[in-house]
Amino acid sequence: MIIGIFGNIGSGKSTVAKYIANNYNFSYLNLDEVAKVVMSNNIDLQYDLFKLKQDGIDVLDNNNEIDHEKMTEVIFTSQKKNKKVSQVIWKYLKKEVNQVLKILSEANVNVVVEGACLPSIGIKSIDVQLYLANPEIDSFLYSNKWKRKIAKEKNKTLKEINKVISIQNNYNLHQRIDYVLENDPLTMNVEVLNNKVNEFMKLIIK
Ligand SMILES: CC(C)(COP(=O)(O)OP(=O)(O)OC[C@H]1O[C@@H](n2cnc3c(N)ncnc32)[C@H](O)[C@@H]1O)[C@@H](O)C(=O)NCCC(=O)NCCS
Ligand SMILES: Nc1ncnc2c1ncn2[C@@H]1O[C@H](COP(=O)(O)OP(=O)(O)OP(=O)(O)O)[C@@H](O)[C@H]1O
Repeated sequence: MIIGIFGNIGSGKSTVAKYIANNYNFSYLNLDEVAKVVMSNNIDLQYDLFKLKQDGIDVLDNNNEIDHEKMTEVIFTSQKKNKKVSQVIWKYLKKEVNQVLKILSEANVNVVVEGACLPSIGIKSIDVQLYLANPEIDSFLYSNKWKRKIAKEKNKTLKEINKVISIQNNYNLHQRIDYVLENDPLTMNVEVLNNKVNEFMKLIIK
């Protein structure tokens, strides 16, 4: 079985996915981590990113390697530029994830895969897609208390966090959701969250 978890930055995806991996014998796959590997050694991806310079999007350094600072600036500030760069990266990310999932499923290994943009990457083999809803993060009506904590943890500004949330909200509109797990960190501690995960797992594992 493959469980996919998506939700905005800092919504609690890793917390939930690691709990499932550790308590239900699932392998854990984090799209941010896979993306790092894909971006670190792929000449075709580098060339595709180089071509984006024609559109005024520059994420490469003088050696045409990915420049983390430039990438952060593009991903966290502009919806339009984010989309162009993401589409290029996600093509390669999808290929890699599909390969890994194929090998694991052939070996009968259960997998929990998580990523903020998981549904947009288009991985068809996911059996159950869970949306992690975190009102402190998803909605702009709430206080900035939690977002400030996440910003600090990730060494980002509150402005960058807000921008990436609005970009991710756009990506995640109208995506397939099989189950919504609400995680409000100001009213629920991790133990309460884990109990909700147990309820979800009871439903999907027969
Ligand atoms: C923008 C980068 C340099 C920021 O790195 P950094 O270590 O500072 O932050 P981190 O990777 O933890 O990302 C922070 C949050 O932004 C999200 N995020 C990352 N890339 C994107 C993207 N293209 N679009 C929307 N959200 C994104 C992450 O999923 C996470 O929720 C890095 O995330 C990156 O290279 N992203 C491009 C690859 C990608 O699309 N990965 C996401 C797979 S879901
Ligand atoms: N219910 C909760 N109670 C207390 N802390 C929580 C709760 N849920 C998540 N957290 C904390 O919030 C932070 C963000 O959670 P986590 O890293 O799981 O989010 P994420 O969705 O994986 O983030 P990213 O998109 O950046 O990968 C972590 O410090 C985590 O321990």
